Amino acid sequence: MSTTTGPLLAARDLVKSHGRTDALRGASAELHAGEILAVTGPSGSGKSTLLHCMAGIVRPDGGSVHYEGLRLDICTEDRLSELRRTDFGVVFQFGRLIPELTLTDNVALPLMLAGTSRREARARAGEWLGRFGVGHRGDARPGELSGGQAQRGALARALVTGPRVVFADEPTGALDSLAGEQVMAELVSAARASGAAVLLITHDAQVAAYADREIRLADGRAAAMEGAI
Ligand SMILES: Nc1ncnc2c1ncn2[C@@H]1O[C@H](COP(=O)(O)OP(=O)(O)OP(=O)(O)O)[C@@H](O)[C@H]1O
Repeated sequence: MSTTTGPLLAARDLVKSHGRTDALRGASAELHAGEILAVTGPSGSGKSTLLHCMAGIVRPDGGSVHYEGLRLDICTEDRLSELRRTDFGVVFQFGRLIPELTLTDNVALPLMLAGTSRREARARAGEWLGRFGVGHRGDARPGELSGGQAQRGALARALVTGPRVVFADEPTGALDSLAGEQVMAELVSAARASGAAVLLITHDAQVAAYADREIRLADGRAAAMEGAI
């Protein structure tokens, strides 16, 4: 991946405390368009907090987050909500699908929130579920799905809007290693096909190996920058 152009998303010197805990103490990270970046590090090193700040879910106490020309850390809630609908997709460790909705409606929801009709949104949701091999489970509710099926649904929901950045926080953390490898391979191939960049948090070296580049956090700071892996 070329890094001659500027980063798509850049966090600089982030500081964030949760009460008395300093989760980030000057963490920096850059994500380039179309790049898959793994953020690794021990439990409690600040990985999720970094992702939340870079996705505009949490505001840092200090430092900056630039998304193209926009300062995410200081922009309005309305603008952040809009960006999360149009430019960003998010996948968490446990899919966090809405339990009352069918899988198809879960995946259709982000499109409907962006103004697509229900019929069109459900059709596109069905296509994405098919791409992830769970098209036959569209009428099921999340509680009826296996962990791998639910996580594939969460991937479809994150990608259905054509985001430029997918934030994935331990997306395979709740799966066994075989299902985890499959979901990771599917995430990477879907992101490559659509040109989305991925910020991937993991503590698993096998999962990190899917990334183009890795940064390692320790005690809320980038401990080491590694090149292509
Ligand atoms: N909402 C919160 N309230 C209080 N403390 C928090 C909160 N979120 C995170 N922390 C603390 O901040 C530090 C960094 O947490 P964070 O979840 O970012 O680390 P992590 O590297 O993602 O950890 P893990 O790999 O265990 O998920 C930890 O000490 C954690 O206990």
